[in-house]
Amino acid sequence: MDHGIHYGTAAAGLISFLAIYLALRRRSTIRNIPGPASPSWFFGNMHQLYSSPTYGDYEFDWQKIYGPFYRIKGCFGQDRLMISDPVSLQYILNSPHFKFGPSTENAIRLLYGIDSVMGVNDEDHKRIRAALNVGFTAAAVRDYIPVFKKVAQTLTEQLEESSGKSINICPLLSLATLSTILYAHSWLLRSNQTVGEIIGEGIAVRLPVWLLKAAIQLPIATLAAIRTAKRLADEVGTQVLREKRAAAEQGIDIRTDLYGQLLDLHRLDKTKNTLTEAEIVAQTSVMMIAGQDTTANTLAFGLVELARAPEFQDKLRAEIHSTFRASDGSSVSYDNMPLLNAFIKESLRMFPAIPVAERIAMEDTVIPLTGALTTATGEHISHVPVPKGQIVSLAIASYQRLESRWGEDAQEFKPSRWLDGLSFKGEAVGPYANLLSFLGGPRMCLGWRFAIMEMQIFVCELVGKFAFTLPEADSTRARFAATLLPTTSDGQKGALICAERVM
Ligand code: HEM
Repeated sequence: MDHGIHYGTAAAGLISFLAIYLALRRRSTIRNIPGPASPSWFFGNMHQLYSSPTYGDYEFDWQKIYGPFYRIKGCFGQDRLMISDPVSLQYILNSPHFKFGPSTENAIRLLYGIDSVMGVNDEDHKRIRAALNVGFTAAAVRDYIPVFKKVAQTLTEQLEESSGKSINICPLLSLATLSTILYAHSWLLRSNQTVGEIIGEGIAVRLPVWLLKAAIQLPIATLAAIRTAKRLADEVGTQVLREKRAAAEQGIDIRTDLYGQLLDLHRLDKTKNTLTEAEIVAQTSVMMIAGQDTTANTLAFGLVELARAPEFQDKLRAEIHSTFRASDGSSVSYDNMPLLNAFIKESLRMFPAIPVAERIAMEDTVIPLTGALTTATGEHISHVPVPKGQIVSLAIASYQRLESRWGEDAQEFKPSRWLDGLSFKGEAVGPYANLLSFLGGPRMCLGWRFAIMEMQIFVCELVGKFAFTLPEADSTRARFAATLLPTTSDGQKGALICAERVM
């Protein structure tokens, strides 16, 4: 008898047994993490999460009950983890074991394309991101100041036309955040997550890529709007590049903006890690869409809050006037305006444009926690083993309302929290003010400095010149529709506000 074969079989059996045991253990740990009851096997808790009348109606209560790490149900009985624990979030954002989840991948594929910086992975991502970064360094962003100021002044002229009347500030801000053409199409996008889309997300996890690609061609209104937005962005990118190429051939310096710089680098040395012309065009939709409504909506929410807090608004206006008087025509140091920056940070904290982001574990892994949690079986754990394929939701909005981090008044819009020096507690996350609105890690928002500078200049222009009040029905609510949208009482995208010229 060959004992070698026996030992070999036994060892293989033992290894398989161990592998199955560990996989089951990982799954049962997830199942035993406490979380809210699921109202339906079909939708799980997804309706409550994505379609509540005001974003967070359920989520913020769940966080109070179950803490910063709990389990919810996705469609068809799937287990998902909702995570607002800063240590866990840091781990996931910086770990190579997590990638975009399936519904995020689909949205990126539809809206931005697989060749965009958001669509690519690993080395391609590093290369494209490094190339694009030229346009987003602190120095590069300072060069945009004249553009931001010019657009802000146009915004003033438009607001003046309806001085004293109740207006919807969203379209003006969206136009001002630089893309007139795309706005006209992107407002057609969802003003709320529909039942079909929620089921779609559940199904998408199980569909092959070729079928999803074919789905882009379906004649559905939302998809048609997305296709148009994407096509327009591609046309804009192609046109800009064509003009730059022609200018370069005539010996004109084209390095005055991001496209010119990227093209110039490619022309100088095609062998280096530069972007090809096709790759440059492929970035247009991300640049135009990712940076437009995110910034515009943060500002719209902020201005509504300012209208709700007249005293703070007066103080902010006084700071703007005195800073500009003191600057006497020389450049203003926006970062040295405490009330302005407290207001922007608080707007970003309370209204993160992407309130929840999805990731999927590519390998079995273990997520660390700040403290410990108690499972349904009474076990105390400080690390959560998760199996490959586990979907996790990065609960950005919940993180930004954690009482342990922001204080007992975390649910209130209160810019003064940034002035008393108490708001920074624990390990830093994100690139700005310990916030996760721009996320963190290798895929954090590329345009965060651009967005901050743009908001600083717009707020100085608008609040310096107008007093904002609320119309009789103060109806603005935050709802979820891929991003956090301000909506009016009838559920349409918009924020109603009155602006009266003060100087
Ligand atoms: C308040 C304004 C903004 C917010 C809150 C915001 C938020 C975000 C978030 C959360 C992500 C990561 C998404 C994910 O990984 O799931 C992201 C990515 C990105 N953002 Fe922003 N964004 C803003 C403005 C901008 C602007 C103005 C631009 C450019 C002009 C921009 C360009 C990008 C790009 C290119 C990425 C993809 C980065 C990558 O995948 O490496 N964003 N943004």
